[in-house]
Amino acid sequence: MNKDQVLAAYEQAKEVFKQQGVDTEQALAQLAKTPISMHCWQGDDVKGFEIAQRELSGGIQATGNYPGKARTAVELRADMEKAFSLIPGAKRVNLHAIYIDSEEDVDRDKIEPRHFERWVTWAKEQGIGLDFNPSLFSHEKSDDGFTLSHPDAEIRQFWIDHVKASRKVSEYFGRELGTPSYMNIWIPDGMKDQPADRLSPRKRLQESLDEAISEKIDTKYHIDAVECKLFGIGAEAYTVGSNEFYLSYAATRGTALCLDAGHFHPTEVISDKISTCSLYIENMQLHVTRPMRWDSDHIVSFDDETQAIMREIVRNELLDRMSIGLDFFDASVNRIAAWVIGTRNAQKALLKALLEPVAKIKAAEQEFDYTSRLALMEEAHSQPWAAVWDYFCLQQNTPVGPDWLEDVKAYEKEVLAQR
Ligand SMILES: C[C@H](O)[C@H](O)[C@@H](O)C(=O)CO
Ligand SMILES: [Mn+2]
Repeated sequence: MNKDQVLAAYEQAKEVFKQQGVDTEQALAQLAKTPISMHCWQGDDVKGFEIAQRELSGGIQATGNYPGKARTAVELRADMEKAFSLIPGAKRVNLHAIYIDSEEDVDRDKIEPRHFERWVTWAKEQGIGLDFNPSLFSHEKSDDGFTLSHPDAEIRQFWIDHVKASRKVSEYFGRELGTPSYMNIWIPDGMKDQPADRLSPRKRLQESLDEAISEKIDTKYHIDAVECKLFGIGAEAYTVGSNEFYLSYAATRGTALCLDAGHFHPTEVISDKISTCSLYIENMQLHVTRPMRWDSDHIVSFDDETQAIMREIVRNELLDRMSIGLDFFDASVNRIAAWVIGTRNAQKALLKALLEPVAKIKAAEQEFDYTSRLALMEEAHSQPWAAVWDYFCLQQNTPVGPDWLEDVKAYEKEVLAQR
């Protein structure tokens, strides 16, 4: 589509939405200022840049061997910049501790803000915020399948110290970049087969977390989050940090809760959990991802659940309390395309939600007019929201429609193929 076609289609769409009481300009302004936190680990299959390179562990897997993955922080940043140029709107970057950018061979419990200085310099250049994660996997001290809940106090202490050190890095991000860093704690702890004792590891996890987050840090700079999970590879029978565990933990300790769309039973959806959590938890973080039969971390698709998640956030006016992040790692396709597809899909779903005639739909429900409620919800799917999306891409100087693919192919030829 050329520029004139995009503009003409937008003007028509604007009128259509106006007739329903929906202001497209307002929706676009909201979309433009809502950042999506792009996870760095899609760019190198969750490998990281520690000097001591280790295999990915913790029950997560990046399958595929598409050529051109980032081998250094410099390459990863260049790849993300390429992706940014093809994604409209505000972005953030979510880093894991294993993405340390330093010549020093530093173990996890010894990381310091200075080891992440280059990331901060880059984030300032890009005008983006950073989020952070301690990495409690891919390490010999997690090989028993336990970290913060390990029966050995020394191993537990190592991981407690890693979380403490990570909070300092996260606080540093927030101070330097003027926007709080969400620091998400995910641990792989669990058991392959039925445990004899489900309680003790959970008690140890509770104590470890309490110690790890005991130092008060201003939420202007840093927000702790905890991520629950149902199962992982090798932890099929029991996960220490279950949903009930972390929901209760976040509610009683005042941390944020991270909901990952792949971390529940296959028919259970996080879109239905957001409203409940909002009653007990101030801040929430999302890991938008696409589970396929299991926690497979496929690239985010414009599917029913992604749309339902965004509708829940918008209908309940939760955008200000929400950090929308992504979590997938697909090594079978061009990794930059993966970011572009997944992030644009999350944004499309958010825009579509912002263009819903929410007030009318809610009014119908309040009057028990479920016929109108269903009719309005269903008609919203075929309203010309895509014309508004195209206009947004144009407005933000990013490619409209699938035009971004050519850019990715050219980058693949010129840059990725040389790696
Ligand atoms: C690398 C991530 O932190 C990891 O994917 C975690 O968030 C998760 O979802 C594990 O299943
Ligand atoms: Mn996750």
